[in-house]
Amino acid sequence: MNDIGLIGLGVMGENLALNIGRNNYSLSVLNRTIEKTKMFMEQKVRDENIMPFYDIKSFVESLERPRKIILMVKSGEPVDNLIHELLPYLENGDLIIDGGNSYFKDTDRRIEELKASNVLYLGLGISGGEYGALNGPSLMPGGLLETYKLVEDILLNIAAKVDSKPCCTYVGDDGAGHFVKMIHNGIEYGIMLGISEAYNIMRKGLMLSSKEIGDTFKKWNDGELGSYLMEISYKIMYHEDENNNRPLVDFILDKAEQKGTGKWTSITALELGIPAPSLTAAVDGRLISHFKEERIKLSNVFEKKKVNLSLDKEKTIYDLEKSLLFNQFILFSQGIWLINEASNVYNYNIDSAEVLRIWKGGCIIRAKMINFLIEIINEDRENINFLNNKKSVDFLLGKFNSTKHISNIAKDLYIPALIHNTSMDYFLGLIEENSAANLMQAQRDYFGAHTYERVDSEGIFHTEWE
Ligand SMILES: NC(=O)C1=CN([C@@H]2O[C@H](COP(=O)(O)OP(=O)(O)OC[C@H]3O[C@@H](n4cnc5c(N)ncnc54)[C@H](OP(=O)(O)O)[C@@H]3O)[C@@H](O)[C@H]2O)C=CC1
Ligand SMILES: O=C(CO)[C@H](O)[C@H](O)COP(=O)(O)O
Repeated sequence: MNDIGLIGLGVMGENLALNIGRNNYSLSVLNRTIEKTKMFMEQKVRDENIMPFYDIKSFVESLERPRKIILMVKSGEPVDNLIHELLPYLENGDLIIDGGNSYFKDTDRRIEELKASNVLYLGLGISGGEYGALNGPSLMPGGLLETYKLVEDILLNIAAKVDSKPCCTYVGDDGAGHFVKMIHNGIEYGIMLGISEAYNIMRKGLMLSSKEIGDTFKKWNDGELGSYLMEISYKIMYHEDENNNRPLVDFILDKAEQKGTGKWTSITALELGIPAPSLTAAVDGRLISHFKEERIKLSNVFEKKKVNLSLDKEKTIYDLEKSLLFNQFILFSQGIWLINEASNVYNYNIDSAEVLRIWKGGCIIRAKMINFLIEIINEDRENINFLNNKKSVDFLLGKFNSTKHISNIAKDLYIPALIHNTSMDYFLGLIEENSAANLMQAQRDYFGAHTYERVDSEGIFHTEWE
């Protein structure tokens, strides 16, 4: 009998299976396409105690009770179909763990639906890509605490370690794990767009080569901006196309794809009524990039009046670094605010400092800045928006002029800086004592008798404006 089963031998599944095997657990594996299972066994499995199966019944029967089955398949319908296929063979107390990027509301629903069959369910957010899955990912499990306890030792063993602590923690009830993974991906989209905007300014404004941009990214990665995404960005800049020995990045079509987690983050922010414009801008940035044909047409229609830009290279690079720190800070603050709000609204009981701790290693958004963020959160555990803190405001103000400079350069170059501009406006919005929303309230009252409040007396008012 094997300790655990895993279904779905794609990029993540096969690496996670090897990781589990290398941690001395015995494992049964199954994949829809049989050929893939055979190739995995022949080409990847060495000394690990991994057994292949080709039908659900014998796969389930090979597992120690209570059975623990990890699904590592495409999110959405495939997960529901697999649960449906597994159910006839499962017994009271068996456990399904969904390790894919499932929508947290689907996880809430599945946990509820499976109660009728006494089958347990854990929504497990996993981050780290294929390297992380193999060598130690960041793990975000959510569901009943008792359910988590059944697999805690396996998860702690396979997770990445930072300061000898596993990057895995019980996140909270129901779909809390998948909620947190969704927010992780929203932040991921934002950091990626920010770095891409810096790249654009360096190549189009400073006329730097990919190698020079790589050198700059590498330098930043050694400093305050150190992060996994910065690290892979400099490595990408150095990577040459084997066909022509030129930077491969120059030959990659500029249309960004997405699988949906960033979009869900924005939708959720709107549903919760929490502002997260930078996270949404990151999705919009990808969407705009997708309209390549329109962009080509429009780029010839509008005259881009040349501004004589004589950029100070050193100063611009300095400002770019500061502006990326500004953006990254804002992105994390919007994500954590959403996590804190969801924790209250959905009763997930999430500890956001602990979430940040498990994002310190293994995951795609690991960044040096996270230690500082944890420090700020720990100053006031009741504060759901950590931007509302003197250290945060001081940090952002210290980078504001640099961000403004970068935003202006982008406009002079006629190139977008969506994340830079949005993050700056978000910050300006939050530090503005008297906003212009008084006019909007008056407009609403004018056309729809929606009423308004006054600054000089209590109560609800309406005016006959005509
Ligand atoms: N790639 C990444 O960096 C990360 C991915 N994830 C998430 O992990 C999950 C797996 O991703 P990844 O390994 O990259 O995906 P892949 O595309 O590499 O593999 C997809 C897997 O899902 C299986 N599958 C797809 N549709 C069905 C179906 N209808 N029934 C049964 N099996 C099906 C495939 O089987 P078959 O071989 O038969 O096609 C394959 O095993 C996804 O939810 C993804 O979002 C999470 C973190 C990081
Ligand atoms: O979860 C991930 C990383 O954390 C996956 O790589 C995911 O596919 C990334 O999202 P997208 O495909 O939308 O860029």
